[in-house]
Amino acid sequence: MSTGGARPVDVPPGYVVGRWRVTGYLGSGSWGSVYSGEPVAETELPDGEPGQVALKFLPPSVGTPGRRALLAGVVERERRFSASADHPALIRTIAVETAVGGAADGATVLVMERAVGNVRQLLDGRPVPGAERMLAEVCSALAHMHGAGWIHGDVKPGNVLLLADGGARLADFGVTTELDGTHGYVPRLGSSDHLPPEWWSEQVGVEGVMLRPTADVWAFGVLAHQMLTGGRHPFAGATPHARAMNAQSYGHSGEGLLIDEGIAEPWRDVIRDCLAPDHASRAAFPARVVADRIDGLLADPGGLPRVRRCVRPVPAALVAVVTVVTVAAIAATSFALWPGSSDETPASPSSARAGSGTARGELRPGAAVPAQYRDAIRTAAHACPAPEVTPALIAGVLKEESGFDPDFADPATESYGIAGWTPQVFHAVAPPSADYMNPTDAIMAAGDYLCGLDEEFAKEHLPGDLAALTVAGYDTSTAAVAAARGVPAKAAAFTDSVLEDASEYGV
Ligand SMILES: Nc1ncnc2c1ncn2[C@@H]1O[C@H](COP(=O)(O)OP(=O)(O)OP(=O)(O)O)[C@@H](O)[C@H]1O
Repeated sequence: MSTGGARPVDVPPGYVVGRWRVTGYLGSGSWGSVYSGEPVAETELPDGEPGQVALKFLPPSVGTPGRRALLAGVVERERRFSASADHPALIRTIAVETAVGGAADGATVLVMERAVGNVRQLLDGRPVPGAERMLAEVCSALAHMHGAGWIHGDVKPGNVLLLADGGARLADFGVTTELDGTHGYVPRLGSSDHLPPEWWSEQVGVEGVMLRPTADVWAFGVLAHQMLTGGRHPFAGATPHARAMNAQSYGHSGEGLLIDEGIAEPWRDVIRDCLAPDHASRAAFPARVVADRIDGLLADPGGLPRVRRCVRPVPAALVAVVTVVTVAAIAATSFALWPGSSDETPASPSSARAGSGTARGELRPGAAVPAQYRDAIRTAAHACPAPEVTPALIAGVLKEESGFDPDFADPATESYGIAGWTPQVFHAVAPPSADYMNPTDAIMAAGDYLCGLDEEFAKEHLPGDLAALTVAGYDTSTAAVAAARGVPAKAAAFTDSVLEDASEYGV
């Protein structure tokens, strides 16, 4: 995602790396920054090499030992797979260089063909024009990767790049791994919105979590649903975390998959098969089979899917709320679940998410947090992988919202219950059966909402303390924090009080 905040690698226009010169900034992801570039001397352009390139700078290993090891792994995988990627729908890497001098000294630089954007930028509520053809290209690239013994590991809209000629290219090989038999291992990285249900319960070993090609097929199914609906995810939930929980429950029960009725039937079938609830049933639909099916759909004019407009309406009263929530929801955020030990936890909260069960911010036994709410507070915090969303932080929010009063009601500000929920917002983010006056429901939804905000702000690399931004987002909105590029003035007092309470409540 293009971010306006701190860049993992900051280089000025004119910076030269290898045979290329930086001309502008394109955007940053979790690990690196991407710049536009051009050859220093055009006359030296070898045959078939583009004059306009993208330069992806991956920083030299910095930070804590845990973060250094993760980053080194990402860089190594990007380098290794980029060099061997060879398929028309895989982004072409022309060279891999090492930057010398300036702030980028030592960075690995992937010199790639330049795209004009990515699919995530096209998800505006309407089916992406040309989605079927792009999906055919992406699926064919995946089938090629699997055939060559690789798993992509991070298929999502932001990683489908768009070329000027309209072609789609699968990119970003930071989580790509080699198959060893039927599976490979990767660190716990990836977009929670695109991880299959079984991923969450896979054993984690020293090499990371087990990944199989069926995980890419699942992610492709989610991607197809998003592209054919303009962003809609096939599981309910206002945050990536909530949707991941619903996908996991679908993995157990086979229920909860919401394929949009606006998608034409043949594509609904393809998506349903890609989203088979477990690895074993999904294995019947390898990427090659799915790709051939899609080619068949595109080739047979009679069977050509007609993608209709999405039919599910958004209630007018929720439009404002949903707009805010959707910012956090559809920006397919990557996050990593880190092993719990504190020295493994990366230094920068904006680029690292901590494992659930983290000990920081637990409630002090003597803290003034009512005993009857402590379990719910802990459960809500531990369900969130973000290190900032601790039991103490949630308790601070409850204290400032209602003074821990489950019957709190302020019609003037439309705040109700222990977490001060505005009913419209609550119903947009919580499961249908949940009740904002029920303390457990209200606390769980508050934890989930904070979690989604934290994930979104981390992804945006907004400057400032992530916990403060998250609390400010809770008090105002994602849009208000993004517009202020920090804590908005109107949320400052609330934010300060919550953080003060949290430091008093937490160990
Ligand atoms: N070859 C390219 N040409 C043009 N833009 C590119 C190219 N590669 C990446 N970008 C853009 O640069 C930005 C950062 O990309 P990057 O792959 O580093 O992160 P991301 O995929 O957005 O996020 P994350 O790494 O967290 O998944 C994105 O906006 C992406 O579309």
